[in-house]
Amino acid sequence: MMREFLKMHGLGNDFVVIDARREPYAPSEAEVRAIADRRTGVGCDQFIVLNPAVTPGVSGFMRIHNADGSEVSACGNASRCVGWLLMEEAGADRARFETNAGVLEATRGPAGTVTVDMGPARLAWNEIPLAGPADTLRLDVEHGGFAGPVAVSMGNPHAVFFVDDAEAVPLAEVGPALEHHAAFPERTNVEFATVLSPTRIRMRVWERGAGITQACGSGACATAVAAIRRGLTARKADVVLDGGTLTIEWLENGHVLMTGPVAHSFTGRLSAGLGGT
Ligand SMILES: N[C@@H](CCC[C@H](N)C(=O)O)C(=O)O
Repeated sequence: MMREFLKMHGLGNDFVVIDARREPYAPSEAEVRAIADRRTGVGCDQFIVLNPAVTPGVSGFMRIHNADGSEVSACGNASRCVGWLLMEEAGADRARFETNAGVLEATRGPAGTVTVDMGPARLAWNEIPLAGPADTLRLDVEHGGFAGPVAVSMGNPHAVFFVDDAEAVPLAEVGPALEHHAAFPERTNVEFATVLSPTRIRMRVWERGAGITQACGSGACATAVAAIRRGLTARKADVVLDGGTLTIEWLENGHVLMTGPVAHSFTGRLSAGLGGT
């Protein structure tokens, strides 16, 4: 197999992106793991395949695979990257594309940034999903001294812990157990957040299927929504991640807007062994 790919990233959360709109490509879990491997493959947090659109009026169907091979329904940083690619391709300031979670719309933001309407935040226990009925504003989940996260779905599950000092959280120690906690039948992404002001949040992430990443767009959306639900911030706030800052706004109609940068690092080819050249 020889396929051209783009290496892109949003705030250091990096992707291998394949355009499969003309030539189909459905990777197996093992192929994704081989491509994502940073020692022997190209290396990435998520592997993105842009397929032909299913819904009329949209430009493509984005399928998202975590580094561990699992397929998921949302990725905020990759949505900005794919939105930017589609806008560039069409010479337009707006692009619509779909994911397993629904149709998303990207627009050009200030200073080369991209804004994506990530759709509605989902807050009901069965939309996260959780193992059973629960108050998503304060879950009965505890591990390693951290307790009571807010659960939010942005098309993918998030558990947001508010802490005094996000920098001090031993992410690599507590992340795996929380990702696999029995409360989350589909596992979860885990965020630790410190509210710095009503318009600024510091957040670090342990991503389901990828571990610690520099940034998680859907996690930033979930964190802002969780902070607003707890009455901690305004409806628009900057979320400061290890890789940089995203601006998140939770609209009155329930949709979440995410604005941030996009970067294109290089183009390569996947060789038969799925390493890059
Ligand atoms: N990095 C992403 C999220 C990717 C998917 C996530 N790990 C999951 O399993 O749901 C983002 O920017 O949102």
